[in-house]
Amino acid sequence: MAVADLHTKINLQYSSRLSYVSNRLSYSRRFSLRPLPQPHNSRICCSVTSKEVQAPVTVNTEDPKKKPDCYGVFCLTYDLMAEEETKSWKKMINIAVSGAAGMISNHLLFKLASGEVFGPEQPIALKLLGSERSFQALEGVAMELEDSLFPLLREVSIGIDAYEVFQDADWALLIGAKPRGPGMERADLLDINGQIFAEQGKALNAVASRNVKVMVVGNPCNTNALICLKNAPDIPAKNFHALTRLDENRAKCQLALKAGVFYDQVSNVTIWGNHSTTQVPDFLNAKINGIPVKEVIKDTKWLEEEFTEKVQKRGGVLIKKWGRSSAASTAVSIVDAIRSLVTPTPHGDWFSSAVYTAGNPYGIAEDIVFSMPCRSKGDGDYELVKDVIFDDYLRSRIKKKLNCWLRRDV
Ligand SMILES: NC(=O)C1=CN([C@@H]2O[C@H](COP(=O)(O)OP(=O)(O)OC[C@H]3O[C@@H](n4cnc5c(N)ncnc54)[C@H](OP(=O)(O)O)[C@@H]3O)[C@@H](O)[C@H]2O)C=CC1
Ligand SMILES: O=C([O-])CC(=O)C(=O)O
Repeated sequence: MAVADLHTKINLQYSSRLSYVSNRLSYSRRFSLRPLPQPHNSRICCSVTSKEVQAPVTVNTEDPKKKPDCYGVFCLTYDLMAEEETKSWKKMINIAVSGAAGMISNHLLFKLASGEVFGPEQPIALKLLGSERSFQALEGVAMELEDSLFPLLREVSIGIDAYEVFQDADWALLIGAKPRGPGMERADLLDINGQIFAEQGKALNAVASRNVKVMVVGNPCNTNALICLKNAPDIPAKNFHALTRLDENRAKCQLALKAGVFYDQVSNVTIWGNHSTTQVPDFLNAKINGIPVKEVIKDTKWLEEEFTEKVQKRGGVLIKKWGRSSAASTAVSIVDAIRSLVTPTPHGDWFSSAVYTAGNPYGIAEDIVFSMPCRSKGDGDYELVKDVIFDDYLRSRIKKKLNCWLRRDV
């Protein structure tokens, strides 16, 4: 095919692609086309304003150092002000995701892009962090995001340098880390994974938004979150979370099963401590249909032994069955965890997140990352819940299992 024909073909592909996207968003625009440069063993990246289509430029994909900071169709830029249907949209937010080519991300990214996490009026930019080994896979992820035609997904960029990918991040979802296999404890991963979070903490400190919210998922996530925040002294320690929402969801499921109710009837479930087998799922404060769990489930032995152990060991049991660690339900719980921070907490309820303990009202040791009950006004921030009760059992479990030094009796 002659070069000129090839250029025309590429141009048409992009034109039709644009009009398809335009139809979905009711754009009405005219584009003037410029001649295209020589294609050369490359993928195409182009830039569009409301007035013109800039010549798609060729990007050599063979040299990993010459990576573009946007991917494919996401290199197109739009004049949002000109778009009728986007007038109610909020300012775009940047969401950085590490381990973006991994199992959890493969579920999560599509939920983020669909609008189910940040809402239908929140355009987003996804900034995907991978490594040399995963770069091809990362391109595959970006291609699938392109092909999904999500209206709210305005930009996708991929990269292997945290200092580039975390630039101006409003959210950093730190998933990239080795998962455990059968027979391992999460703590066994610390030697391999800890260093990742030291480096990423430094990168966030250098280039992310000063109010970036950080969700650490890679295990052992409490310790990794602490490592990360210690390496990011210019970002408020309060902004760092380690994911224990999956444990809360698992606890709700088990309580609902035992009580014979649908799980949306279960509320006020706290996971205390670490995302590990030492965690304490709190059935004392939990409620079913607004009634304390202990009044609904009278089988105290089940609550103290079977329920507690089931929640603590659920991840390991799943690995034995699946041969790999939970990914889909983890992605769902990341969605839940973020939504709990960006929407007001229902009156009287709370959610669990492992956060920095400085100034906690429970007497938990300071200067660790520990899962506790939180409430949010929906502004991305949270406060610790004060109206929780402790009995001897709960107090002793927190003391014994977590081996954490309480300043005073809780
Ligand atoms: N907190 C929680 O509730 C949960 C946490 N997890 C944890 O989340 C993390 C990610 O899990 P998942 O997405 O299933 O894992 P995957 O193996 O599917 O993906 C992990 C990604 O991490 C990156 N990575 C960095 N260092 C390593 C390494 N040494 N070995 C392997 N991969 C590495 C890789 O990406 P790249 O090459 O791009 O760097 C890889 O794509 C794990 O640590 C897992 O234990 C899982 C479930 C629940
Ligand atoms: O068990 C694992 O290693 C993965 C994980 O954290 C979980 O499923 O809770």
